[in-house]
Amino acid sequence: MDIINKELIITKEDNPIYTIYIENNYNKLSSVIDKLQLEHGKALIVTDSNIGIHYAQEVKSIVNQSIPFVEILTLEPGEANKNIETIQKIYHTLISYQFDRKDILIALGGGVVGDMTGFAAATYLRGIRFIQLPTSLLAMVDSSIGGKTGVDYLSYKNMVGAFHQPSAVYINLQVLNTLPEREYYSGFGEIIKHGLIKDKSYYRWLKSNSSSILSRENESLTEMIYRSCSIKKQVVESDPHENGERALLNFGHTVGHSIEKQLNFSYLHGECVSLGIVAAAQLSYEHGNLSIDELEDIKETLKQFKLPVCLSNVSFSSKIIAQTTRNDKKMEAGQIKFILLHSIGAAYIDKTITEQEIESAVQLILI
Ligand SMILES: NC(=O)c1ccc[n+]([C@@H]2O[C@H](COP(=O)([O-])OP(=O)(O)OC[C@H]3O[C@@H](n4cnc5c(N)ncnc54)[C@H](O)[C@@H]3O)[C@@H](O)[C@H]2O)c1
Ligand SMILES: O=C(O)C(=O)C[C@@H](O)[C@H](O)[C@H](O)COP(=O)(O)O
Ligand SMILES: [Zn+2]
Repeated sequence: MDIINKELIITKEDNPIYTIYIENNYNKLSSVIDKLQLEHGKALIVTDSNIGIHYAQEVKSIVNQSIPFVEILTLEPGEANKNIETIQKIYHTLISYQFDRKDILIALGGGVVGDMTGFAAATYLRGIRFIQLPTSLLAMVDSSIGGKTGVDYLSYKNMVGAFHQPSAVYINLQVLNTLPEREYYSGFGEIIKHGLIKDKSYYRWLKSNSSSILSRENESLTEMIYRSCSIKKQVVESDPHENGERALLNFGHTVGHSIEKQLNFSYLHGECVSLGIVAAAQLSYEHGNLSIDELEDIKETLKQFKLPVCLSNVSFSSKIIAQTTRNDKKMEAGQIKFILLHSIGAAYIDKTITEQEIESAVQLILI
């Protein structure tokens, strides 16, 4: 695939809302910020300590070419810090620097930093603008796009949040050089999900290019990120507030989020999505759509990309996982909305799956 244009424009009713830039450095960032016409505005770069140490100063000096006042707020890393207390720290910083509605937040980080910075931007002064500079693979292909922002609450995933679209998404592929292996693999939970729900040829392409992708070769990475972003773009444009089709992006998440909570976030988001995909694929097979060969193929592909397909020696039961799926956000009139596959590349919303059926599917992944 020859990718001539490495920009994707997210639209609403055919009007451009924001651009996703796929680059190999931050050289164009200043001109992207200039387009936002901040004039005498201020910028706060929100990052975490793992990322800030590598990139915060470089980003600050580039943003400074467009905006005279730029500060950095460095958060503790990890899902355990994705909570209201951290949002308060962001509010306090904004208040202390007297940020107003013309000013801007810049999320420099993975999905945790992006979701929280976006939520602070959605709520501070009833909404200010923000930019996403995703630094993890998962954030590049998924969390930086589409405007879902928020925090965990009482360890329930993303229980409090808002839809708030970024003003730009700027991906610099070079920052993946410092991303730890396990975090890199976690991104494939969402990437394989994209192929499974929408695009069989992309799924096949991922499988046949796994070695260059796993060794982070630039050409394969560029194509993969472009194709995943294109799938996410198409879904969020058609249904920005998850009234219908956007729910397909939740494939693997209903069980995945319950596992994430039960494991107290010791497994990464993409790893839990992988386990959730196995359970959802099993249910898709039992409901007569997905073939046994496809079910086995999905498990093999997840393993090929170093993701877990089962869990051993856990202290919780499949029953508790099935029960806690009811606390996620996918309920409608007391019935869970479960995402299943007709076949690889074709997902649908099923409202008939029972708690007992979920429990049995989860039982198969707890060994
Ligand atoms: N809003 C959405 O649509 C959406 C979609 C998918 C996931 N999410 C959320 O995203 C979060 C997961 O995101 P994640 O996987 O990016 O996790 P993360 O933000 O915790 O980042 C992963 C880890 O890698 C480190 N890191 C990130 N980039 C780095 C780099 N370039 N170099 C060195 N270290 C780096 C981080 O400090 C962190 O320790 C979850 O909270 C999930 O719920 C949101
Ligand atoms: O953008 C979406 O829509 C998604 O569902 C993407 C998911 O990968 C992401 O993890 C999302 O946060 C899960 O949905 P949620 O509504 O349960 O938070
Ligand atoms: Zn996800």
